[in-house]
Amino acid sequence: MDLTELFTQNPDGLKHLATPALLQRLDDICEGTIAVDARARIVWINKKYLHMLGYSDPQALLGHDIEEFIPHSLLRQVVNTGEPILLDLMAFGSETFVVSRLPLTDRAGKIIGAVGFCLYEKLHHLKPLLSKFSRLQQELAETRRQLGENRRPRYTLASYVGNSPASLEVKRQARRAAQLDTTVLLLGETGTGKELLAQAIHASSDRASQSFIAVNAAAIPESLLEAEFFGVAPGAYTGADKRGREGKFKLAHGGTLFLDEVGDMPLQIQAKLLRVLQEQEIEPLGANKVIKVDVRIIAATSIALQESVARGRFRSDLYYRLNVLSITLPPLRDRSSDLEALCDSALEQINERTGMPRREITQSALQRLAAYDWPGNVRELRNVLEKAVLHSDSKRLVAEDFATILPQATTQLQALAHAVLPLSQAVAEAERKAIVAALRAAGGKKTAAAQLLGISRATLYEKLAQLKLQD
Ligand SMILES: Nc1ncnc2c1ncn2[C@@H]1O[C@H](COP(=O)(O)OP(=O)(O)OP(=O)(O)O)[C@@H](O)[C@H]1O
Repeated sequence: MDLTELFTQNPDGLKHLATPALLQRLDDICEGTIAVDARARIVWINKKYLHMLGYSDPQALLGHDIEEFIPHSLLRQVVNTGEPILLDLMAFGSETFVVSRLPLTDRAGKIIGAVGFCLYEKLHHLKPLLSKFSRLQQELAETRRQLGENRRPRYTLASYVGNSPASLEVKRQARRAAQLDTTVLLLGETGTGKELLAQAIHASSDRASQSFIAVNAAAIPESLLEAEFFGVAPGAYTGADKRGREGKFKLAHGGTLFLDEVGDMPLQIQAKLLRVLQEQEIEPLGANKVIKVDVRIIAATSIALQESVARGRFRSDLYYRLNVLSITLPPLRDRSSDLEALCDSALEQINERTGMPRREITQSALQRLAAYDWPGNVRELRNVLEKAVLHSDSKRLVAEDFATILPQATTQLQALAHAVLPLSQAVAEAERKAIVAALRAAGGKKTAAAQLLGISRATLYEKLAQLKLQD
């Protein structure tokens, strides 16, 4: 009988003819076939699947819940909903399989189980897609790992170098702050190690295994600060932010949020921040709902907050909320006995980073450095040392190596000798001098320095980064 004859006599004949052929074919091409009953317990498994799962006797699996052996299986969902999942990708170890899942029904149409087929080897035309999928998954896992690493603090309390009485006191207070879960306020001029200490407190606290997230209120334009802090709900904006964005508070959930330059925060954001601190919840832009967050705040500022409060630039209620436990970091000029240890550790790091020979610092150089007043504190010291290393070939750095590098050491004659410079270099040098002078005049306070220079805080930050006055 040929097919035309079969269909003419019995239109349902195709089903009867095709079903066994289809099942036989599926069994041949499938890497694995598995069936479950109405309670998603394994009732049958073919040899290939058994082998893939590392078993030789099906009895070990039969009657057990499917998830005991295939944790991400969706067969229970198929049984519960009666809906097939015709095409899906399932990761299995380092391989990815194409999976089809079908419900099984009795004659009355009642769901009595489900069957799943895994296809891999025979699907040559899908191979490029599958390898791309596996590669993207690996990349995602690697990116997540790196992101986690970036959110881990780089510093511990041992990173805060210095054994002067002032430094020992800072470390004692930081150790105490790490044991308590309260808000901490770090006060000190620029470059005195506030961020380093914030990371070190986090790393020694019970939150150490969670994220440390830093936000610099002065470096972010006012219009973006709110989104940066509290996030944006999906669909709140069109364009780049259409999919929504997590705010720093959410990212720091369970961990620590470091609010750098908190004194530069606009009043409107101060009010919102105060609410978050009081309620421990945030409202992403456009979300119309609040999310609970558990975040420890470490705030830092290089400006005199009390003065800002008096001038009405900083909310007093927020100031009291932040100022639960404050630590004042001493400027470098007040702890010159730490200079040697700071130079040693910085030179060690320069050597590691650049691969250049390790330099030593001599007593004459230390005396020269101690005479300078370091408006940029340890950050400036590190930059000065790096320049000295680049300019000198000798193994030991002496006072003269700093003569042209330290601003005060530039005599008029030396200045004339250096007067003819390419214009871009001369402009950069003039900018650098103006900025260093402004920072010194403002006692290291960036907002005040920016005002003196007649530029915005954001521009000052850009220039500091360009001129490598900041790391
Ligand atoms: N006591 C210290 N020991 C070792 N390194 C230090 C110390 N203090 C600061 N540094 C280094 O100086 C640089 C500036 O430190 P940090 O960024 O923590 O300062 P900051 O007070 O937060 O500055 P800013 O107010 O400008 O943000 C960093 O490279 C940091 O590692």
